[in-house]
Amino acid sequence: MSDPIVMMKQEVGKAAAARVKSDSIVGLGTGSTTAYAIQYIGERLQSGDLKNIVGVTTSFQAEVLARKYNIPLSTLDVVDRIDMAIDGADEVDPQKNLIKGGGAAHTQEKIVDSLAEQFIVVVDGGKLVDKLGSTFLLPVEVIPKAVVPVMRKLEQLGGKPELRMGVKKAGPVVTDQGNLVVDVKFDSIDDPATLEKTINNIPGVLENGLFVGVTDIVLVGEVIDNKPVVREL
Ligand SMILES: O=C(CO)[C@H](O)[C@H](O)COP(=O)(O)O
Repeated sequence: MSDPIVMMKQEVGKAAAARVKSDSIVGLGTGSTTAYAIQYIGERLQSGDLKNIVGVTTSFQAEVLARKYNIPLSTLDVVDRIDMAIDGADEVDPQKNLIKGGGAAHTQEKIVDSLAEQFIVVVDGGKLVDKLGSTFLLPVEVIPKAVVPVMRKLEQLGGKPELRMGVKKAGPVVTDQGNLVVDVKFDSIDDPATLEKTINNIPGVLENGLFVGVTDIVLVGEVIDNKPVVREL
């Protein structure tokens, strides 16, 4: 049997891609789940089921994938709207607020996703939490010269910050904007809207991974009786 997580990601990516309409401008998110949505949008274009789509990407990874699947691309300084954005998340709470940034792409993701007329989040069932911060650290993109003072401020807010290090790289993860990522453990995120603004107010912070009040629809992939199913929140 295939890996259940992969099955869930594929199915939920396909379900989101099925909602894309012809003649629309689509925000293309980042991550392994959205990668399937990008693949299926490309396949629908190829088969003629979908016509006249323009993608606006949220990262280098999304751009590479969109080009691989021959999705025409544009940029935010050219398009006048984003009809729909599809993106993954690291945690989703019952109010559809999110933690994003596991792929260090949350800054561009927040710009594109929050501009979209409809923002669809694609996740596997393991991403649903009662309270944000329960399972995932909060990513904060910081300009390199400000890392130490920003980490001190994050500690004063009750967080435990750590600089994100590369896996196959000796040194820190560098974002598509050339900045660094600080991941912060908060014991409890009781008021995500206030924390989002407070952190973004620290000089040197570019953007944090709290997405509050941005999501319209969450598509959740689950495996029931060895079959992948998708439900909508
Ligand atoms: O926010 C993100 C990247 O910055 C991703 O959307 C998030 O990490 C989910 O990724 P995946 O679908 O691979 O679990």
